[in-house]
Amino acid sequence: MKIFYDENMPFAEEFFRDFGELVPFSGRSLTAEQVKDADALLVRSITQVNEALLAQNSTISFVGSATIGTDHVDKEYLSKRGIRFHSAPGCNAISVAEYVVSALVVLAERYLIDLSKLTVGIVGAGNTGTRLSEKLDALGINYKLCDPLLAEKQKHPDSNDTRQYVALEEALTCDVISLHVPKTMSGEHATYQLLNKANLSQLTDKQILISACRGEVIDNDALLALKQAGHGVKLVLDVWQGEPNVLQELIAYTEIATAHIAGYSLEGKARGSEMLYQALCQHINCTEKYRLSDFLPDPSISLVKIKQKFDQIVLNQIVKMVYDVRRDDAIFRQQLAVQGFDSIRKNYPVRREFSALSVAISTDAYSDVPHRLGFSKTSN
Ligand SMILES: NC(=O)C1=CN([C@@H]2O[C@H](COP(=O)(O)OP(=O)(O)OC[C@H]3O[C@@H](n4cnc5c(N)ncnc54)[C@H](O)[C@@H]3O)[C@@H](O)[C@H]2O)C=CC1
Ligand SMILES: O=C(O)C(=O)[C@H](O)COP(=O)(O)O
Repeated sequence: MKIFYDENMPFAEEFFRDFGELVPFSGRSLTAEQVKDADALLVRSITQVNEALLAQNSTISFVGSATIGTDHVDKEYLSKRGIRFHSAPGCNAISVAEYVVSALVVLAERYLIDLSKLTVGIVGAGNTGTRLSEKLDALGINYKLCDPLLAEKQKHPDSNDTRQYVALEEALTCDVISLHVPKTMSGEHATYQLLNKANLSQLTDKQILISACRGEVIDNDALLALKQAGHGVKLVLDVWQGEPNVLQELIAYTEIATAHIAGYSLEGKARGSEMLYQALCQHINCTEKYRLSDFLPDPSISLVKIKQKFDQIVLNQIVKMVYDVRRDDAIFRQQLAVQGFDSIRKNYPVRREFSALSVAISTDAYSDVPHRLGFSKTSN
């Protein structure tokens, strides 16, 4: 079997080595000519998978995307051709939720915000929105969920979803707004420019707007015009309209700006590889031999002990010990013009999830917050 895989898929060689010939490719420049004899194609989000890419290929039976988002894949075309498609739902949802937590911790320190007094509007309550809500629960931070599609499904008599949903307008009044919707171009709840001149101009400088879903969900030109006119919403932007071509003037108006790396924990990216491995095993009816834990390296710091009462200062310390989003912000600001958007992403330094760090807590200062937030427990 000839498998083409994106060179940015961690552990692809390890997972797929028993399947036959493995051919790595660069995601943005893959051509129809290159993949004309592929049996399986494993991509990430920067490869457009469509008729133009696959029309010359008569051998392909499987396409996988090691990502949550699938807006780069023409699923209708694959289905018409009888090509099986798998993505990796939820693979890096924890990573994105931890990006948001790190951003909140950083901004809380910068503006002396008491996190427990905030309400977060989570727009899109799927895998990522839910992981974020669990972390906010752990931190005692209030939130409101906005997801009209889930709200509609909830009306079905078989639904066991008991969550409460609010309208977008209400979510947009929260202290923090965090966007976790897919990019959709049509339908009643299309997310293309869900945040536009009209609703962006209602936001105030007391609010924080976080976008780590898809750039096209916010009208970047409208946002820039508002910022230039002195509108103050605080911005945390991981994704940009028209990537890899970023509206560079907008960067100066952000609190935190990064190169679409919210989902780039090693675990998150590698879980995508593992999920495609499992799907391909099922597709060709073979037994799985490998698990992600076979390949993940030890983290650089594996254990900390908390000896004082757990509070926002200690939270700040342990979150930043694993992931300080200011590092990625600095790389983005300094390197975008030097190496470019794709290269920053390709050379992303290893980042681990909270679970890679075991947190011991002395008995007299015991708190369950770190473990509920995702840090591992230790028997020490
Ligand atoms: N920045 C990054 O590195 C990453 C970005 N993403 C993006 O985040 C998106 C969301 O990820 P997941 O939560 O895991 O996907 P998901 O598919 O589990 O959940 C998305 C939710 O959004 C809801 N939704 C759709 N249209 C909506 C609307 N108009 N208003 C409110 N809710 C709406 C859906 O009903 C669904 O519940 C992905 O589609 C992907 O584009 C995902 C991973 C990493
Ligand atoms: O999973 C998704 O959806 C994402 O947005 C990924 O983090 C995108 O990463 P690449 O596929 O562009 O490496």
